[in-house]
Amino acid sequence: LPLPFSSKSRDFSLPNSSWNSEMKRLYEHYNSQCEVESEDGEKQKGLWRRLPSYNRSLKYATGGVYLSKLIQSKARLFTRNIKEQGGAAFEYVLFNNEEEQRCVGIFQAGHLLEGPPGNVHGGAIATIIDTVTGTHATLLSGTVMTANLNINYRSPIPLGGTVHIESSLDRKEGRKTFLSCRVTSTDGSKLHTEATGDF
Ligand SMILES: CCCCC/C=C\C/C=C\C/C=C\C/C=C\CCCC(=O)SCCNC(=O)CCNC(=O)[C@H](O)C(C)(C)COP(=O)(O)OP(=O)(O)OC[C@H]1O[C@@H](n2cnc3c(N)ncnc32)[C@H](O)[C@@H]1OP(=O)(O)O
Repeated sequence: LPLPFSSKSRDFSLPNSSWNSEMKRLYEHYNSQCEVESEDGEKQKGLWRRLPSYNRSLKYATGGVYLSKLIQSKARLFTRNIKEQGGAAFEYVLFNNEEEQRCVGIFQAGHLLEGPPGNVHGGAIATIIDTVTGTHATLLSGTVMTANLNINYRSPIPLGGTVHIESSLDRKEGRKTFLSCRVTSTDGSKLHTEATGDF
């Protein structure tokens, strides 16, 4: 894994009391298929791997001469920048399936992410799609930047609700990685958002 994933800071992608039952159920669904360690310490490889998540991606990055020490010390990852617990904004956890080149996000949208009344803001949806696909592209190709993100909003996401986000590899072309992403209801029956990204 890239360096940022091995940090020892607080891991924000573990279950907390703000998670609703759907969030917990899906977490368990994927977590139960992750690597397990038996009592004699033997590791059994799982199909999925949970990706820890911290509030800084590069805690000790210098950021170049233009970044002041104050900014460096206060910088926070956009999706993990709320001090209080309680599911106010982005609650999410990512699981990666290396073999099938798929990455899944389970996302519970808190009350601070309102756009249209009662529904999630399109920018927040774009943010979580960028997070899932950007992380997936990083795992597939090393350090990358989002060059293009194309989003079709198909049906609103209710505020407070949980959705399933899936990123899959379309193709690699030289140093470019192309991914597709679908945001659906947790049972997969309702399509909320579709996206493609170039990284
Ligand atoms: C994404 C992961 C971030 C990395 C994180 C690291 C570790 C992970 C740790 C924790 C994870 C935590 C968070 C991750 C979650 C979210 C991250 C959010 C990701 C972002 O939110 S990131 C910010 C938004 N992002 C930018 O701020 C990019 C600004 N931009 C640039 O930095 C340049 O623009 C760049 C680098 C994109 C290209 O620069 P360049 O110098 O390589 O460009 P060049 O012209 O050589 O193009 C080379 C080939 O790309 C094609 N190409 C270029 N631009 C294109 C476009 N827009 N659409 C389609 N194709 C395009 C050309 O057509 C050509 O194609 P060809 O080779 O076939 O001709």
